[in-house]
Amino acid sequence: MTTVTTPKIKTNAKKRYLKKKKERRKLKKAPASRPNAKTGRESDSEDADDDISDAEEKKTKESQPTPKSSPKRPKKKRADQTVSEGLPEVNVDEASMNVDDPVIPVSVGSPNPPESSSEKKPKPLPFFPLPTLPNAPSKSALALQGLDQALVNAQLVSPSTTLAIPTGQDDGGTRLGEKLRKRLHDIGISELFAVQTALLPSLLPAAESSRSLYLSYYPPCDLCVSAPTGSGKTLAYVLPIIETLSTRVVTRLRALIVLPTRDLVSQVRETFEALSRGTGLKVCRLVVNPGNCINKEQIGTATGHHSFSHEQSQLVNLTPCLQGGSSKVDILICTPGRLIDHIVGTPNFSLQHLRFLVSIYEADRLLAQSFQDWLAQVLAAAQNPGSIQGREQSPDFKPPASIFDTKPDAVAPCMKHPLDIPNIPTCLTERKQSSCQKLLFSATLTRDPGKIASLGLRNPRYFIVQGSDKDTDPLRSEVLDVVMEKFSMPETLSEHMVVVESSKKPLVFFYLVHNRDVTNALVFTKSAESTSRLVRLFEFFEEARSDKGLSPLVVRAYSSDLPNHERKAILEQFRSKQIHILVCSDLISRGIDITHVSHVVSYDVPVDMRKYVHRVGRTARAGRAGDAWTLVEEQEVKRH
Ligand SMILES: Nc1ncnc2c1ncn2[C@@H]1O[C@H](COP(=O)(O)OP(=O)(O)OP(=O)(O)O)[C@@H](O)[C@H]1O
Repeated sequence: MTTVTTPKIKTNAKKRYLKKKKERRKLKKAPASRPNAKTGRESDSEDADDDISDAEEKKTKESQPTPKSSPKRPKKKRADQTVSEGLPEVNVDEASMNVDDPVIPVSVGSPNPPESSSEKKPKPLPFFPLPTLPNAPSKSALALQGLDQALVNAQLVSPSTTLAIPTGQDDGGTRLGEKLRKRLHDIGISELFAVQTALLPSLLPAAESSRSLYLSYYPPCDLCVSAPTGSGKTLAYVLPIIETLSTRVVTRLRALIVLPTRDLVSQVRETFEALSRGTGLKVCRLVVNPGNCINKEQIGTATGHHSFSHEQSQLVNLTPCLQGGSSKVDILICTPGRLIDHIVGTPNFSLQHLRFLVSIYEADRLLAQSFQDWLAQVLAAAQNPGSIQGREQSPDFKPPASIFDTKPDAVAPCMKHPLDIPNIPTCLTERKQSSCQKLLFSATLTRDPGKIASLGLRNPRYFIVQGSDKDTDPLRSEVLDVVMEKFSMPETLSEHMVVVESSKKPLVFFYLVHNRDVTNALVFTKSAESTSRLVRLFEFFEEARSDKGLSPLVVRAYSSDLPNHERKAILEQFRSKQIHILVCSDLISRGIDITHVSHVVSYDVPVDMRKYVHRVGRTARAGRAGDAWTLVEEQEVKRH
């Protein structure tokens, strides 16, 4: 019978054979040890060797694939003994070469005892195809994955788009009333910028019914707008709000503008003041300085400047508890923290009549700041309390108890339950939705799907004002730029970078100011401490110059260390050009609009691209030219 053994098995057999041979030689030399009477074995030591051989053999067998139909093997120990006793002294090589030798297959207990020549070949292992790497998707395809389809289909707007504002009866496509257009001309605005041209038709539909203050059955869609700094985003929401609200009869809180800083609140309030004058809004006292009637428009600001009780009395009638709440203002411009205070703690303060919720400018920053989960609280307060109770909210979210206290108003249909039993749903209540339209503006719009989802946008539409020369790109590169956070800069901005040794930064800055005419400048540092140090150093330099008869430049620090009134005064002096250089931290890097700023210097590099975009955006606004200088330390260059 021919058998086939694996080379490894042969080697083991060889080893055992050699061992036995050696022992036999020993026995020949020394007197033979008596075999065990009972077992017939030669000695204990031989037994031990046999055990080792068995263990080796067992290992070998385990490493071999055992076929399913493997026949029962003979008992190995006995077979081994038989083999070792009966083996002639032959050359090992001969034994291993002679496949006909019956000894070897028996001794190793071959795992595949062959039965016929056709079964000699081992069963082939199943074949699996080699793994291959799929082609990597392109960067753009990856960037667009999982995005809101509305963002992918964003409306692209060329920055060069403008629309003339006529003064006659014909609105020229602006959708603005005659009075408002006249008011715009009065303040020197004769055409709409790109972002305004794109947004006004969406926010002021031609059909009068779509401009209604209550659209519970056909609620308006929300808008997200990405446009460069200084491109006129403020007017893009101020104009439609004034135009829409000017039709209202009863004063209710209908527009809420949430801003990250007090300075921005003041700035936006001024824009509302300037444009709402003469539009027929009801006469009311403005909340700026207590007891001081500045104008007669109904615009409130809640920023924490005044005592809380003072703000409350300016915003609402505190008693008695009124159906639908109460409001002395139509438009509220505020910071998030103070807003939550009023939602929670001011009786009769209600958002159920809200028509516009604007989270402007720094939507990304506002969303980044938790502010007691302000957005969720505001959205909850603008909805029917019944619908909030029934809905699944995040486990951390607790709607303010006050919104359940406020009684719904018959003129806010989404709030009013026809049966006056809020917990019993009816088909009528299900269909009605809040009329609040959310408007989100930023130069650095977030692409974070989680953050966008947290806004609870309703059928959102995106507008992107960016790079007109890319219109023909099939990949919609403007959308990609937003998605991949490649922010667009104003076209009139010139950017410069100076690489310096850190010890020479003050000198280089001093050189720029006097040799590159860097005045009317905002200089950004990394901290309040760094701000005051640079100002002191600069004043020291200027003193030295004045000793030589040269008129010194006025440099001031603007930081969070200063009290509010001082900050306001400094900003006013800078606006009126009494201060030539304002050194500040990132406190005023966002949204502040000072027309004569011709230079922005990043004395310390900003920590991220968003900060850079907002910093340099303080110049080159509204089509004016501007320069941005960034001083980069040598080690910072290496790092990037
Ligand atoms: N249609 C217009 N015609 C002339 N000037 C305009 C027009 N629209 C806006 N401006 C002016 O452009 C400047 C910048 O406007 P705005 O502050 O709204 O920009 P922005 O896009 O909000 O900038 P940022 O993102 O930095 O806040 C302001 O001084 C504003 O008065």
